[in-house]
Formats: sequence, C-alpha cells, structure tokens
Amino acid sequence: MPTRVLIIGAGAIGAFYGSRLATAPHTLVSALCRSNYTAVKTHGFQVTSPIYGSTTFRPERVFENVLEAQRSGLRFDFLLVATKALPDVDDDSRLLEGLVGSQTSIVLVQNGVGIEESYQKRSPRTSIITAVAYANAAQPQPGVINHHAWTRMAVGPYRGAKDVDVEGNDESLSMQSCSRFFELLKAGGVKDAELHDAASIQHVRWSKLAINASMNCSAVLSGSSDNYTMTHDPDLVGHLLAVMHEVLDAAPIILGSLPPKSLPTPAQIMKASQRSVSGSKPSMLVDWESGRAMELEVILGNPLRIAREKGVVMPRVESMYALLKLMQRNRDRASGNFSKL
Ligand SMILES: NC(=O)C1=CN([C@@H]2O[C@H](COP(=O)(O)OP(=O)(O)OC[C@H]3O[C@@H](n4cnc5c(N)ncnc54)[C@H](OP(=O)(O)O)[C@@H]3O)[C@@H](O)[C@H]2O)C=CC1
Ligand SMILES: CC(C)(CO)C(=O)C(=O)O
Repeated sequence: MPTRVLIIGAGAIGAFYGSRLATAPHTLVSALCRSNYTAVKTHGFQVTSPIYGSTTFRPERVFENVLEAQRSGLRFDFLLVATKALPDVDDDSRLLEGLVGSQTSIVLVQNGVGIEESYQKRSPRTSIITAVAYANAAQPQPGVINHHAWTRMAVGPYRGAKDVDVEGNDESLSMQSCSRFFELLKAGGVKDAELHDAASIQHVRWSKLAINASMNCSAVLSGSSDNYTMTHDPDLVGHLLAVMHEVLDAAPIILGSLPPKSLPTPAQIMKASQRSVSGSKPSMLVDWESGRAMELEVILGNPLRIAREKGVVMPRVESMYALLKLMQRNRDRASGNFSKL
C-alpha cells in the first residue's frame, strides 16, 4: 500500500513540501486547492528551487473542496495542513472533518504558537505532528511556486492541551507516526529534516517565533522591507535582536524547561538572515501587500496571552501587536473589506 498524503492549503509552503514528499518512494500526494484549483488541475505545480531545480509536481488528485476529497474514498496517512493560521478569521480544523481515519495523522506546518489546540479538540484521538518549516517560498501566480531558500523542517509530536480528553491517544504511537513522516521528508530530499520529542519541538516553535515576530512584523511595520534590507540596516538590526531576545527569554519560563542547546542565539539567527537573497520577503509581508489577513494572532497575540498567564511581559511584542492590528483594521476599512476583521 502506498503512503498517501493530502496537502490542505496547497500554497507556497504546502506545495513546496508536497512536491518533495511526492518524490519519496511509494508516496502519493494529493492537494486540496482553492483559488489555484484550475491552474493546478490543468498544469500541476511548477516549482523552481535553487536546490532542486525546476520541476512539475502533479498531485495524484486535485480536489476543489473538502467534499470532493471525502467522496474520493482515498484513505490518507497524513493530512498536511499548510493554510495560513488565522484563528481570528476561520477555524481551519473544520476542513479535516470526514478525512481523519484510524490510520491518519495530522501534520501542522504553520508558523506561530498555540496552533494545535483546535485540531486536537476536534480529533482528540488522532496523532498530531507539529512541524516548524524554515523554507522560504512564495506563490506569485496560481500554481507557480518559487522556493527561494532553506529546506529545513523540524517535526515532533504534539503532547496536548490539558483540558482535552486524550484518553486512547498513545504518545508512543504519535512518536511512531512522527518518525514515519520524518523518514518521508528525508526520502523526499529534505536532508536537514529534524525529529524532536514533544517538549523540544515546542522550544523549536518558540525559536522560530523569535524569527517571525521580529522579521515578519518589522517587514510590514517598516513599510515593506525585504529580509536583506532589514538585516543590513543597523538601527533595524538592533530592534530585530531585541525582539528575538524578548521572545527567547520568555520561552523557558513559559515552557518550564531549557531549550535544546542546538537552537540558535539571536546573533546566530541574524547572521543567517543577513545571507538572505535580495528580494526574499517574510510571508506576512506578502500577505500585507496582497491585502490579505496577516497571522497576527498566532505570531503576536497568542504568545502575548500565553506569556501573560505566566506573568511574563514582552513590551516590544505588545507594541507591534497593537500597531499591526490597527494597520490591518484601517487598511480593511479603507478597502471596504470587513470580512477579515
Ligand atoms: N511562505 C514562507 O516562506 C513560509 C511560510 N510559513 C508558514 O506556512 C504557512 C503557510 O504559508 P504560505 O504557504 O506562505 O501561505 P500561502 O498563502 O501561500 O498558502 C496558503 C494556501 O492555503 C489555501 N487555503 C486557505 N484556506 C483554505 C481552504 N479553506 N480550503 C482550501 N485551501 C485553503 C490558500 O488558498 P487561497 O490562495 O485561495 O487563499 C493558499 O493556497 C503559514 O503558517 C506561514 O506562516 C512558514 C515558513 C515559511
Ligand atoms: C522563511 C521565514 C523564516 C522568513 O521570515 C518565514 O518563516 C516566513 O516568511 O514566514
């Protein structure tokens, strides 16, 4: 039996990793599409990458909506969710209804923290793999995926929120499905995939949050600056480092343990970011420039609320949250688009 994967949210990141998984032996990858449905159904995804070259990724099946996927009769081993995490706009965990079987694991490939709870509440007995992606990719037109840099994905099992009854959800089974997914990534050429346990993957999430809270939000607040510009401006570098320190200082208090030694310091993150190719932009800036909702809640709002519960204050994160929320609201009011408020 082949391993079957369904990408839910086949945009930049979903299609990029989907195209990699599709090259793993005995692996069939399908895609649930929305605005790119016609392009992908007709031509597949055209993926360009400095690492893997130019390829066409033709999913086994392309679905226009969840009902079609449910009616296909296919049983998926992995549902890979790579929609934008926008709990203030929609609860995407509802997209998985009717698709989760006894053999299915859910893989959440989204930035931010506190993204897992709604999935676990809806499917309390299902293994949830929480994944942190470091690749930088964009979809400039429907079905065209430009991978700019990096490939790394860290995966680990989600242990669960305290208020959810997870009786029958065996943690060792979650680890097994996580290892299986990790092997698939490796077989698909993601050589720097990483496997973590439930505690350390949350530290990885907070470490990635330090990048997104600083870089993504500042790219928008500084009036559309790309990664190269931000990391070569001395004043902005000072601000980015201070935000990263704020988040990374809070993480051990919030998670109740020390981070793995392998995680980078703010200075190391900055050095790596300074090597970004000119023109590569954080995903939040891409959303801002296209008039779409930004992932403000999972990147700023959730961390602030979680930190407050532990008595930790993050003043820079607080200021950016307040400013960006109003920027988004003002933009949407001006364009008459109230659906995103
Ligand atoms: N881009 C990047 O470089 C990185 C992004 N990330 C994170 O990965 C996640 C995905 O980001 P990214 O790939 O950039 O986002 P994109 O906007 O490129 O892709 C999201 C996709 O999900 C689709 N989608 C949303 N809702 C539905 C729905 N109800 N049914 C079907 N499809 C749906 C969107 O369709 P439509 O086009 O119609 O809206 C879009 O194709 C985010 O959490 C992001 O922060 C992490 C690392 C890097
Ligand atoms: C690739 C990276 C790290 C760039 O900031 C990212 O996570 C994003 O764009 O959301």
